[in-house]
Amino acid sequence: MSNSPTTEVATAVDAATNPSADDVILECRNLSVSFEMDRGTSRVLHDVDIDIRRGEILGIVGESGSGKSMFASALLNAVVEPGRTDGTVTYHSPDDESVDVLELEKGPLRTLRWEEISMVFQGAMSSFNPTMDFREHFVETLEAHDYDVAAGLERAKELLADLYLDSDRVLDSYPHELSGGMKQRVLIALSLVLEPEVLVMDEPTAALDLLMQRSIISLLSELRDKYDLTMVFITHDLPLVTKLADRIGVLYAFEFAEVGDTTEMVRDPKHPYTRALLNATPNLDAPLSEMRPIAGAAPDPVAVPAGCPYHERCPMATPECEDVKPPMESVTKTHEVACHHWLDIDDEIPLSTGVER
Ligand SMILES: Nc1ncnc2c1ncn2[C@@H]1O[C@H](COP(=O)(O)OP(=O)(O)OP(=O)(O)O)[C@@H](O)[C@H]1O
Repeated sequence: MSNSPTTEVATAVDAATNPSADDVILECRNLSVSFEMDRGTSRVLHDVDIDIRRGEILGIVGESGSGKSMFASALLNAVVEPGRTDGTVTYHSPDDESVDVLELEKGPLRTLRWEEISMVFQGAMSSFNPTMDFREHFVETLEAHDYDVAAGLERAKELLADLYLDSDRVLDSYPHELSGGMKQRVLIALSLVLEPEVLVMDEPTAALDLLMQRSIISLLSELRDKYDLTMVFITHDLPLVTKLADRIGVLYAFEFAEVGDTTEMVRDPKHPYTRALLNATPNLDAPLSEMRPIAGAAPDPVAVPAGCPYHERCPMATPECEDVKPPMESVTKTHEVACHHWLDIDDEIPLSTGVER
């Protein structure tokens, strides 16, 4: 008997979600975040399964309020009280130790957060202390983690130079003396000074102009290659992330709607929401401001629709979509989608022509 499409899908999904352990650096299973509110339970991340591969740049895209920051916080067990994080996040260190990030006590968690998985939070640039020069910021971080300060400062200088900054001048400067783009680069250097394996960035370029955004994107790519880093880059700017990421995950209503290699996601997305995002983009080189809004509103985390969470906005929705939640299915070995109708999408929602892909 030949393989039924369902069997093929199941086999390919296994291959996509279970690569050999040494390829995977962070493994998320049923990762959920919820808040108890007066009007009910707010589920702001819902049963997310994803493997982050060693050395990759994973872009996470989604509209405002889709759960991107919650995903970043959950990865580092940093969800604020009274949020509740469930599921597992397993970190596989280079020396083959596995750590359950959500079970770590305060001390080891703090160590993991800077020394293994570092994070540049949204708006973190404003957290520089205005009364301290940047050298003091680096020294403070190195001392807090018992690192050799002299060696750490040498590494800081190298990182600043990698980011095309004049290291000595920058170390002697105060936050108000640098432009936004320069401060963002210092922040990236600071987050890498303790030699982490993974860098998680939440909207790191949102406050910068287009030229500076593009320049930081190409610097990040160079840093990944030089230091063998794994990066998670979170943004609502789909055109921007296509320039950087190896793989893109599209979050819709607090879970992944589609995950795949960037080329496949751009040339042949299979989820109606990803298609809507791409069709709303006049050109992948255009600034985000030129993107048209997508009709309809993002779901309320207290009342996510049953079935497919996108069905209320989806032009392809059928009664099945209202009742049955679509499972993640494999499109190729490097591309998965959660949609009942992905096989029909090429006819139903063609990609806009004229966009350079
Ligand atoms: N402390 C909190 N208590 C309750 N709900 C929260 C809290 N923080 C965030 N949320 C809710 O969680 C949901 C997901 O928020 P999140 O910040 O992850 O979205 P996002 O995709 O990062 O959006 P943006 O691009 O606007 O930053 C939103 O509905 C938000 O209102």
